[in-house]
Amino acid sequence: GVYLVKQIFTKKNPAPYPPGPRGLPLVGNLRDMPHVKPWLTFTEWGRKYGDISHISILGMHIVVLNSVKSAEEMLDKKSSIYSDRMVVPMSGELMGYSQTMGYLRYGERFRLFRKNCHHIFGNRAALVDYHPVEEMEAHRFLKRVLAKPDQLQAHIRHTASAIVLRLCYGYEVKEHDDPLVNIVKRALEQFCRYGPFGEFMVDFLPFLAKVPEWFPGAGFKRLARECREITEEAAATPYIFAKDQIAAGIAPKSFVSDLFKDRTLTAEEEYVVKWSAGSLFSGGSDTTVSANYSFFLAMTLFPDVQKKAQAEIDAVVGPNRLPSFADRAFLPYVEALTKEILRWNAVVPIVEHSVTEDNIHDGYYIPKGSLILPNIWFMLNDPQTYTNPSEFNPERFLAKDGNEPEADPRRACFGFGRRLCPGLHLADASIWICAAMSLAVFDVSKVVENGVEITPEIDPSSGSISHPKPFKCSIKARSEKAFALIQEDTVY
Ligand code: HEM
Repeated sequence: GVYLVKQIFTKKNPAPYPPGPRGLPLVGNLRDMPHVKPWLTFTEWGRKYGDISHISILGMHIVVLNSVKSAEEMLDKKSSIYSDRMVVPMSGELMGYSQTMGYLRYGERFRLFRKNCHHIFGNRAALVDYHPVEEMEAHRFLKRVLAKPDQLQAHIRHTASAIVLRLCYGYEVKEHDDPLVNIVKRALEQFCRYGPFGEFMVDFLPFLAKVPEWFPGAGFKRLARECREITEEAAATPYIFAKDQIAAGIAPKSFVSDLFKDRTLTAEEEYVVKWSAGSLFSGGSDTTVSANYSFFLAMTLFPDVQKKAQAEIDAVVGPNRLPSFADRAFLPYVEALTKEILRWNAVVPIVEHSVTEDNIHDGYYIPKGSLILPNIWFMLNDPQTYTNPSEFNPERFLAKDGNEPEADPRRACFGFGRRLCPGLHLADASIWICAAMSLAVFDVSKVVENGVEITPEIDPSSGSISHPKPFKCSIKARSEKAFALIQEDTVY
């Protein structure tokens, strides 16, 4: 009887769902969904069920992709239907992040955001204008590290904020206690803490968003309002700064000043400029921090790699100046090292797309609204693509003894289709210049405490942006000449 009723009320699927762990009636795979380092569980599913696996939770379909090929076939080739994002009631709607590009639903406003970014930061050539800023900020970073080497992570963070604030708004940060750096920090902290889907019941029961703040149990509404004030402030304050500078005719070249060039914007255009700048600024603040920190981790752990890279820089650049972007094409080992940083530590291990139409993919039924989760971590650690994936080995990217170089990680680490990271060229440039300049003047090594050498642990954090576990290392100027180079006041 129950079977018959089920048959009558269940629409027949046009094809089977992709394979995956069996769920329970009603709640589905609620208990199978991993919360800590989900990429490891997803990797297991890949082993068991193949490149495309599926679970469902309370009627929501989730599809996990475990190969670059499956992600490209679905998210790149069918990008017109696989580029949406899921609505996240707490962090998106209530805390205000739905105004940023990462959360925007696929549609007209999204296309305008992307167009702006593409126009200003869309290719390596467009970024050439910003190279002097990148070089100047990387040099300031060296000075900070030399002065206080034990505060490496804080310097990396400060530098990343300085670069995005300068590039997006033409804003020069102060060395200490900069009000905008502080706002970025608060906005990022609240995002990391409350941002992920499912932290609050309202994510599963969206009607709760309408409950008034005074209602018993509605504390999340007050929290959301306070967070929203910070989100709005973080987008508005630097934007107003840039506008004032433009009005006064003293704005340097930046993302905002380029979009304002010789024209008055409509209210909608202003909204788009303000929030697309805010999106770049939030998307670019924490990600490169993780990548640059993992560069220092790798240099601490793998002294041979460091020595090879330094030898290349010494031979090509010499001891009398710092490396610059003009040297990039002549430093193949440092280039390979930059790729290995992006591969070895997956900064964004998993992303989330959503599909806007029912689709049959590879013989499987992918219903409209399904969440698609490409397991980028595994794509960068797949032993079929990368020999000994846990090893930090830039040489894998250099053609040697007739062997082809291994696949460029940038095919996977920046995401897919129409959602591909719009900051990828900027990220790539920031990582390269930080690595090249640091290698030129510093020796990074393990610290010795009470006669014992401390080997940092490799244990990246869980979360949507994964960071290396905080570690100690020793950073010293390589020579007196290097010391002097760092101290120099270069004009960029
Ligand atoms: C190592 C550095 C970085 C990595 C690994 C990275 C990776 C990613 C990934 C995987 C996505 C999601 C793509 C998808 O959904 O398929 C993304 C989106 C995004 N990234 Fe990055 N990113 C980095 C740096 C940056 C920088 C420097 C900026 C800004 C200047 C930036 C701005 C953004 C924005 C605005 C989005 C949302 C795009 C959208 O939803 O359409 N990212 N990034």
